[in-house]
Amino acid sequence: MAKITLKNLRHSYYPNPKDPADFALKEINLDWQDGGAYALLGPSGCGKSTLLNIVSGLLAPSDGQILFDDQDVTDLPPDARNIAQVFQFPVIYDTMTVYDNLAFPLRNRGINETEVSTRVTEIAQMLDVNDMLQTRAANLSPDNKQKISMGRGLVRDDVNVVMFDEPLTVIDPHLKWKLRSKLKELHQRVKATMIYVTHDQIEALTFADQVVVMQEGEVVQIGTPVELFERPAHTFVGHFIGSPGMNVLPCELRADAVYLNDTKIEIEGPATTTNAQTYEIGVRPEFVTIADTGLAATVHKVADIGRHSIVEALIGEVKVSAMVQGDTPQKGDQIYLNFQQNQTRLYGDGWLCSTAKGAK
Ligand SMILES: Nc1ncnc2c1ncn2[C@@H]1O[C@H](COP(=O)(O)OP(=O)(O)OP(=O)(O)O)[C@@H](O)[C@H]1O
Repeated sequence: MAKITLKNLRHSYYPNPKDPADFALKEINLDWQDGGAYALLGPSGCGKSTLLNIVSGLLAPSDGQILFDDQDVTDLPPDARNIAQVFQFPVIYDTMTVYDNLAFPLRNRGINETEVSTRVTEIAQMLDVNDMLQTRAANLSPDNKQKISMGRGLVRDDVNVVMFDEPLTVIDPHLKWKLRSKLKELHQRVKATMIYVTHDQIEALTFADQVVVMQEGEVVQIGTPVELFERPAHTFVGHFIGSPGMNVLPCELRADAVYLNDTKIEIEGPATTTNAQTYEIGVRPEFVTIADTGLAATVHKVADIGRHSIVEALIGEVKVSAMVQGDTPQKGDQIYLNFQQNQTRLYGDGWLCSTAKGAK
């Protein structure tokens, strides 16, 4: 397995790109450590597949380098990069048995049959497919076909990286959670460098130790699931991760403090406010409470989602969501909202610019 480094990577599908919008990848610099579990998370069109294809060698970047263990592989073709890839749809041979499908990548490398048998049995056990080893792949359900596809990606222990491209797309929703946790368990046992590409925050946060969040061809934050939830570096991350996402509220910066609709808002700590054009407050619905005093608001909508309700209220014209347990107000009620100060942050032009009290 290898450490993977992306250096000043840019890519445009146009022959003569001029402005930043012409680049599908704007400027990517990152390190994926040997043996780490990473997710590449972002909405459709943010550049995930482009990045994956550049790492696997299917696409040559317009600029920059890809290094595996500090060796430049930018000009190497896919088959010289020693990568295993699991795609959205199962890639297996229908006419072969499950055993032969799993054995294929090993036999292809000239591995002897004793070793093949050991590895196939091991992977089959990890994936709970031992009882299907002699079944012809054509007779498997789509879920099991994808499991075998994953097994083919994981069966070799000499690859530099295993890449998953939205691998749970074809899996039935009720089986998804099973395979998600299975993949996490597999990573802990196999200890391979794994990159998991998805637009689904739950898949990314369950699988990865570190999540790379992308937006419009740029990496906006790399962090653990907890870091992304607790300290989004950008309003996009705050809004994209969480259900519902972080409230992003336009505010005004006056000499002494931050104001929302003429009401002073206490934020987590000091802010670096230099030359941003627009400022916003970011606070997650989990940290907005209904109280006896505070920001005056009118209830706009209430959604009961089981253990709690999401109350959407209007402060003037600004919409704020609060996650409420217990008694909930009704549409049209006048209420007061409080923001938990240590979870209320300031963003300038989208980027986090406040720091927690006492933080260096
Ligand atoms: N072959 C291509 N030619 C021109 N533009 C392309 C090509 N492939 C992708 N793009 C553009 O590059 C940008 C990034 O696309 P990419 O497929 O990498 O995003 P993605 O995050 O993987 O999205 P999805 O999840 O929908 O595949 C998009 O604006 C897309 O329209």
